[in-house]
Amino acid sequence: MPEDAPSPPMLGVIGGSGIYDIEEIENARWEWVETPFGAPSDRILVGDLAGLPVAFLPRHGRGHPLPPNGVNYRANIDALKRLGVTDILSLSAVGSLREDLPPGAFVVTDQFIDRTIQREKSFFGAGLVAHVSMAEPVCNRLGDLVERVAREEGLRVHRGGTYLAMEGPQFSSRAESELYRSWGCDVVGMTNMPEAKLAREAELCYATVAMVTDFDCWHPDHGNVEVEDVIRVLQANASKARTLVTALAESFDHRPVPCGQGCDRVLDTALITMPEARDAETVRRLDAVAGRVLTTDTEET
Ligand SMILES: CSC[C@H]1O[C@H](OP(=O)(O)O)[C@H](O)[C@@H]1O
Ligand SMILES: Nc1ncnc2[nH]cnc12
Repeated sequence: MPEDAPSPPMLGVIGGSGIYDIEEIENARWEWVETPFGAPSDRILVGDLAGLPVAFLPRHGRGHPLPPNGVNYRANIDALKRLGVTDILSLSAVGSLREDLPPGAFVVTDQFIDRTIQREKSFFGAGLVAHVSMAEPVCNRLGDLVERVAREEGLRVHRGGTYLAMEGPQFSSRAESELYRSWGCDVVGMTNMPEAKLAREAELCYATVAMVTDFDCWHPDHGNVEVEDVIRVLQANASKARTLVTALAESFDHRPVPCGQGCDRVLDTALITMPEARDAETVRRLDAVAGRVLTTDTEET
């Protein structure tokens, strides 16, 4: 393969609350992946779907032992990248902040507001500083494909919407819920940040299907969100989500290459630390995430 050729496609799926397995994956094996950032949420289910290599990671671990603020997002993204994943589809439960997004709605979000406070948000830092753009935090190539295959499968999806990522694990107060609504946010969840930021740093295309499970706590005609409501709605929608993932895998080879938005090349312009000022250990930890742009420098040190 020429040095600049895009990596062969591999779809990563991060399953959120209520999605701990994808039974349709063939030749499936749960693989443990070591990372320089610690342990991922669980083993990763690697196999094929409609002939496409895929990797599935349950975000909260099988059986849901991890809270949203206890997920090692860096390890998860590093592990998927290490396995060869090029694109990540996040399947996430969310609360709705809009009357016209009732439980059962699927939203392919296109913006995020990050209100999380206690999480590692970057692979980079002292010894190697990088600034990637998050102006368009979702990959439109992947989002377009998700929207198209969902419609072809007869699923109703809303394209676009702002996902407010809160720290959790408690649900919002009514004042917070109203605040997010006044900001024009569409859905609220606890996990897609810093996940989307880290995917961008790792040059992975990232899109989310936000699956509405409740009206949070702002709606006068609906009760406050409870975990059992979330799980009940998700179970009712799990087969739709799996249909979507299979259809996505079937169409995956037809997506434009390379990514028109440049998700797969963001590090070409993001590193600011001069090669001579880089910390060798930091550079080594970034072998999977940034190896494409660091290989030469590392070899020289
Ligand atoms: C069980 S409800 C709250 C929980 O569900 C969402 O997680 P995920 O995005 O992984 O589906 C939400 O963000 C919270 O973590
Ligand atoms: N209302 C809500 N707030 C935050 N995360 C959620 N996940 C599902 N429903 C949610």
